[in-house]
Amino acid sequence: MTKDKLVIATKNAGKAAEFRTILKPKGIKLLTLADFGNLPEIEENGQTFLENARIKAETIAKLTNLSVLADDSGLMVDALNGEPGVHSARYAGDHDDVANNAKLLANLAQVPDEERTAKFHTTLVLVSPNGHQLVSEGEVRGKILTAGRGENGFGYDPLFYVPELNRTMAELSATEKNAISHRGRATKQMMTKFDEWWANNENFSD
Ligand SMILES: O=P(O)(O)OP(=O)(O)OP(=O)(O)OC[C@H]1O[C@@H](n2cnc3c(O)ncnc32)[C@H](O)[C@@H]1O
Ligand SMILES: [Mg+2]
Repeated sequence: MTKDKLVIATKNAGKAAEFRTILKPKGIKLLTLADFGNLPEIEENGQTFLENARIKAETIAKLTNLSVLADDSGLMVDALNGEPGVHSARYAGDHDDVANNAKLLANLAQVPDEERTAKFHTTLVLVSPNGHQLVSEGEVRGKILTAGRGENGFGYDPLFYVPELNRTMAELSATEKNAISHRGRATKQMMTKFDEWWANNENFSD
């Protein structure tokens, strides 16, 4: 691998922006799928976050011959037995945040405040062109409100209340969200693993 160039295998502009902020101090040149012309649609048909992150990372590594970081993430609501989980992006059918949030609220309509606990989860997979892989995970716990609050972030952020900060994810600045989020935590863990790897190996791709 080139230590200085990394493809983030995402089409989600919100995720891409978060990775750019989190990884900025590393000084790595980041590319996303938007930087490549005609990549095929990737079918995320895994049963787990890990399977889906692997599918995305391996597919893009093969196509680009570059090192690739893929993120598969989602919202797991306790009262819904962990749903929408791996189906978070297309919970209401299409990849539509407004419709997904509306469906979530409808499914929780009868659920009292104290039972509206949930967590965000991220699994990250980093692959080098020759197939070396590192995996990391991150989570953050919170509660699902009965109406959205805040304009920042993306996806389910307006409905996800973080008790410690007394704000929703969408009411946090990018820096505040990254400091406590599933994605921020998973990325920090990944960078630690990567630095250990780098210290013990001449080259990620060797
Ligand atoms: O697969 P890529 O191209 O990376 O983009 P995606 O949006 O499809 O991403 P996922 O397949 O990982 O689906 C995760 C969904 O979970 C939700 N989600 C993940 N992280 C989130 C976050 O930080 N804030 C709010 N919602 C989030 C959101 O609805 C995402 O679309
Ligand atoms: Mg996806």
